[in-house]
Amino acid sequence: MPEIVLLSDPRIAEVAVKECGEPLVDLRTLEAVRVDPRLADREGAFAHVRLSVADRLISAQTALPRRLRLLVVEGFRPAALQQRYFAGSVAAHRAANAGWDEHRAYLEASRYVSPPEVAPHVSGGAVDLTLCTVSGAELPMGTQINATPPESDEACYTDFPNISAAARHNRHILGTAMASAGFVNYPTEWWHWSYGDRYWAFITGTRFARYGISDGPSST
Ligand SMILES: C[C@@H](N)C(=O)N[C@H](C)C(=O)O
Ligand SMILES: [Zn+2]
Repeated sequence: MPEIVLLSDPRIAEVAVKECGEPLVDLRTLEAVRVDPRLADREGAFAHVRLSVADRLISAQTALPRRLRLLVVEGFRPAALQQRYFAGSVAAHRAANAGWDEHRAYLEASRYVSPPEVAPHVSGGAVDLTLCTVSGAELPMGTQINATPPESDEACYTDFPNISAAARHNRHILGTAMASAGFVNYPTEWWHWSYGDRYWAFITGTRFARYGISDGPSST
């Protein structure tokens, strides 16, 4: 597998942000993209992404075979929720690994959830998504969306070799469509793609990230 740059890598936090001020848009208002309600919150924040991210999702959908649809599970995530996810993951790693110090637990947690200070979902630039058929059946992808590295024996890593041929093929279809629309993948999660955030800027060699922390849909 190629080198994995984690979101906890200090080089990600060093990327400067030039906030472009793009609004968040509700993906549920778009014909082209399907939104799954499993992580829905009362305000519908989960279904929002920045305008250029929505445009790029439409491009990615267009690049897919006609029988397939993108199925978005989570876009924007409030900063307080990101804090809770990350702190919970660090605590779980420390509880399961008595010898680990805070730094080791911080690094391992960042394989699954981003440190809040660089979090892609909090910027409105990230989406967690999978593929489904026109009639709504989800395709096999090798793990459930949001499976952690320990619970999936690292099969959640995008390039993990020991998954079925069908899952490998489906990951390839998803990856090709998303990359063609300008997204970058977090290599420990086949379902996580982003555009315009710090991680995207670092991976693409773009000098500035376009999106800093967003206050959420109610403020746009
Ligand atoms: C928690 C998981 N679904 C996720 O979103 N992970 C990425 C790395 C994140 O927190 O941005
Ligand atoms: Zn994600």
